[in-house]
Amino acid sequence: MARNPKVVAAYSAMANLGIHVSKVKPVLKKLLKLYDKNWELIEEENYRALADAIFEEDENKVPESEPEPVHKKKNKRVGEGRADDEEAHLQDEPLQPLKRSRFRGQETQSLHPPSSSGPSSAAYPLKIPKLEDGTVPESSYGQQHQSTAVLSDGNAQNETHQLPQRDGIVDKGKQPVSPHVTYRRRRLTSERAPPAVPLIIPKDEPVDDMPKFAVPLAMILPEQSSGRDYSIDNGASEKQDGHDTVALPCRDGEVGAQDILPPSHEVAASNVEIASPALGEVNAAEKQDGHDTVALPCRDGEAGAQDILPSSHEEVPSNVEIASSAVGEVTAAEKQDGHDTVALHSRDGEVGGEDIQLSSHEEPASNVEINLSAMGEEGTVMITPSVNVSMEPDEFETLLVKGNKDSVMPCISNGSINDLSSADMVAPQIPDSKPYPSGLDDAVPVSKKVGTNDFIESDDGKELVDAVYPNSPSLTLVSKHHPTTEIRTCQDVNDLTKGEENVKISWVNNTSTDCPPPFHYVRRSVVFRDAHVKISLSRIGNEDCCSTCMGNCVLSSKPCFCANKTGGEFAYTAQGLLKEEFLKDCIAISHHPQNYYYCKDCPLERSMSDGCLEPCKGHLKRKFIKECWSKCGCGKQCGNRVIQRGITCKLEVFLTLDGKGWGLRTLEDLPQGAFVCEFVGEILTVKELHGRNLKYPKTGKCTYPVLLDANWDSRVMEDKEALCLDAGSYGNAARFINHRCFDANLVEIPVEVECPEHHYYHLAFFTSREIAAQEELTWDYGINFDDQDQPFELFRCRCGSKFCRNMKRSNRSTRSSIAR
Ligand SMILES: C[S@@+](CC[C@H](N)C(=O)[O-])C[C@H]1O[C@@H](n2cnc3c(N)ncnc32)[C@H](O)[C@@H]1O
Repeated sequence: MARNPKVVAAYSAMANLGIHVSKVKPVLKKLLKLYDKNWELIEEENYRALADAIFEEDENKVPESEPEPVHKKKNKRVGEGRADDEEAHLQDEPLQPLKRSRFRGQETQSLHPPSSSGPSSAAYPLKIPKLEDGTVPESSYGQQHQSTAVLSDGNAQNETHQLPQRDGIVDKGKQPVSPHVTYRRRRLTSERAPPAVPLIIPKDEPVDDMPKFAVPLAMILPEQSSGRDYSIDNGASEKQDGHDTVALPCRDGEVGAQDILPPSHEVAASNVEIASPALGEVNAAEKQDGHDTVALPCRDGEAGAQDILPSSHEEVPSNVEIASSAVGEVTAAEKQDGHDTVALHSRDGEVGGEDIQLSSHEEPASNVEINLSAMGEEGTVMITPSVNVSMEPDEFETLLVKGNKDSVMPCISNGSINDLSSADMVAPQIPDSKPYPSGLDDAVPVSKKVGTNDFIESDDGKELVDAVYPNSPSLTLVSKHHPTTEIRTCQDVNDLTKGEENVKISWVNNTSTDCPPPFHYVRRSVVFRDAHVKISLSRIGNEDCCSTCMGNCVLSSKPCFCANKTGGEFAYTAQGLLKEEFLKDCIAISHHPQNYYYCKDCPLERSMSDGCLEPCKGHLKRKFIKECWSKCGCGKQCGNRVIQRGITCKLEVFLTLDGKGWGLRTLEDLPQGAFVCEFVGEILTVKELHGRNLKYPKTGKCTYPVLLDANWDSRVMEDKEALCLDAGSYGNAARFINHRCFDANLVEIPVEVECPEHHYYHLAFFTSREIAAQEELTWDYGINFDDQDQPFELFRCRCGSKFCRNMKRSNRSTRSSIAR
C-alpha cells in the first residue's frame, strides 16, 4: 500500500471513482516509471491519465472466467523484480494515455538496468538501507574522517559494497526470491534513470524553492489553576527534584492532578509512559523528588488531585502507562499480581482527590496503566480530559496565541468548536532580548510592528513590537500566513522545550519572521494508543540488571551484567562518551548490506497490505547499548546512564540558509561520541502510522516517523509490537535535525533503558566526529530517494554532501523539465 502522500492521494482519487487500490497500484507504478515520476502529469485533470490507464488495463485483461493461476500470479509479482520482465511487460502494454503524455525524449529512452543500491526502506526516517548504486563513502569513523579530508580536495574515495544478500526469501512459500531480484524490482518500479547519468555528482545546483515539509499542527492547551506561572510556560512541564509529572489541561480553569509516586527517590528514570492523544491533552510533566506525577485534567472544572502512591519504599518506580486515544479519555488502571485494580477518575468534572496506595512492596512491582484510550475498558475508570478530541494530531488546527488577554479564540472540546476566553488559553510566549552568536547565521535585527489584535507581525522593514514587552528587541513572533480560523502558538524563543529539558533550547531565525512550527515538546516518547510498550520490573531479569552494583559501574574493574549486551564491555567511557570502537562499528553497520534483515512476514508490509503483500524491503540489524536503570544498584551518576539523563549540550534550533527549513545546531564544541539527544515522539504501531498517512494524504501534513525495527530479526513481530516514533505533533529537539547523505555528523544508536524486549527502545544520537560550535547537526535518514513508495513526501535533498543520494534525481528532473 502506498505510503507516499502522493501515492495515497492517487489511491484515494481512484477510490472515489470506485477503483480498488489493488488495481491502481500496478498501473500507477507503470505510469510513474513511464512519466519519469513526474507527478504533475499523473495528477493532471484529477488523475485522468491514471484512470484511463486503469480502464484500459481492465479492457485488455484476460476475462474473469479464466483467472491466472495463483502460483503464476505470485511468481509474476516476484518476477516483477526482474528488469527484463518488467521492461517487457511495460513495453508490451503501451497504455494509451501514457503514449499521449509521453515526454519528448522518452520515446527513445531505454530502461536503465537497475543500479545496485541497497534495499529500500519504507519510511523516512524509517531507516532504510543506504547503499546507492553500490557505492558508499567510507563508513567507519576513522575512515569517515579520512574521507572527509579527502572530500575537501575533491578526491573522494568510494568503497564499493556488495549488494545485500537475502537468504531464503520466499514469496508465500513459492520459489525463493533472489534478494538481488527483489531489490532490483523495487528500484525498477520507481526509477527510470537515464543512461549514462553519473551516479554521484558534485552538487552545484542553486537552491531555489524552499522544501515542502509538512508543518505538523498541534494545539497547546493551557493548564489552569495549578499554581504555576503559565504566562511563559504554558502547558509546560516542570521538573522538581526528579518527579515526573504530566499535567493535562483543563478547560475551565481547574486542573486536576494525579500523582503517581514511585517509592524510590533515587531512580534515574521514571517508569512513566505518557501517551498522547492526537491532540495534545498531555501538556506537561513535572518532576518532584523522583516521583512520577501525572496531573490529569478535569473537564468542567472540578478535578482534584489523584495520587497513586506505591507503598514500596525500596527500588522501583511505579509502572505507569499513560496512553491517549483519539477520543481523549484518560484511563488509569493499577495492576497487582495480575489483577487490575481501579485507578479512579472521572468524566464530566467529578474527579475528587483520590489517592491510590499501591500495596506491592516487592517486585513484580505494581503496574499502573493510565490510558487515554478507548472508553470503557475493563478495570479502568476514565478521566475525560478537558479537551476531548477524537482526532489525529493533524486533524484540527493549532492555536495561535494572542497577546490580547480579552480576545476569544476557538478551542475544540468534545469534538466541537467552543469559544474560550483567551484567559483560559495559553499565554503568549514572550521572548527576551537575546544576543545571537555570530557566524553564518548571525542575527539580523528583526523589525517589528504591532499587528492587529495585538498579534506580533512582521512586515517587511517595519518594526515588530512585543505588545506586552515593547522593549524586547528580538521578538520574532509571527502571525502572518495564518488564516483567521487557524490559530497557532509560537514557540518560546528562549526555550522551545518549555522547561522540559535540563537545558534551554533557543531558536533563531535570521532571515524571516517565521517561527518554528508548533508542536508539543515532550522529553520522552509517549504512547499514542495501540503500541505495546510494557515497562515492568518483573520483566527485567537478573541478567538484565546489576542489582548488586554500587556507585559507578563504568569505573568498576569487572564489568557488570549490564555490559553483557555490549559484549561484556560498556559502550561508554568513564567520561560518558561512546567508545571509539563501538562508535565505529555502529557507523559501519549501516553501510554494509549484510547487516540488513529481511522478514518473512514483515509487519511494515503487513500494515500496508492492500491485498498484495510485497516482500520485506529490509531492516538494519543494529548494535544496542544497554544502560543501567532503576533495578540496578548503581547510582544515578553511574557512567552507564547517559541518555536517560537527557540533553546536556547547548543546542539551538535555527532556520537554515540552504532551504532545508529549520535545523538544529550545537552552540558548543562537541567531542566525538558525545550524546546529543534522543529522537522522541509519539509511539505508534506501524499500522497506526499507516492510518495517519492514509488519513491525511492531501493535506500535506506529514508524519515525521522513525521506525523502531532494529531488532525485528529476533522473531515475528506482532502488530502491536511493530513500532515507530512520530515526532510530528509530539517531539523534542531531534525533530529539527535535518538529513545528510552518508557523512552526517550524528549517528543514531538504539539504547535499551527500561525495556529488555527490544521492540521498543530509545533511539539516541551521538556525534560521529568532533563537531565545532555553530555546526548544524545532521543524521542520515537512510532515505532511498528513488523509492516513491514512502510514507512521507520525499523532499529534494539539499544536504550538500558530495555523496548525496539525491543527485541523480535532481539531475533527472532537470533533464525532464528541459525535455518538456
Ligand atoms: C524531521 S524534519 C527536519 C526539520 C525540518 N527542516 C523543519 O523545518 O521542521 C524533516 C524535513 O526537513 C526537510 N529536510 C531535512 N533534511 C533535508 C535535506 N537534506 N534537504 C532538504 N530538506 C530537508 C524536509 O522537508 C523534511 O521533510
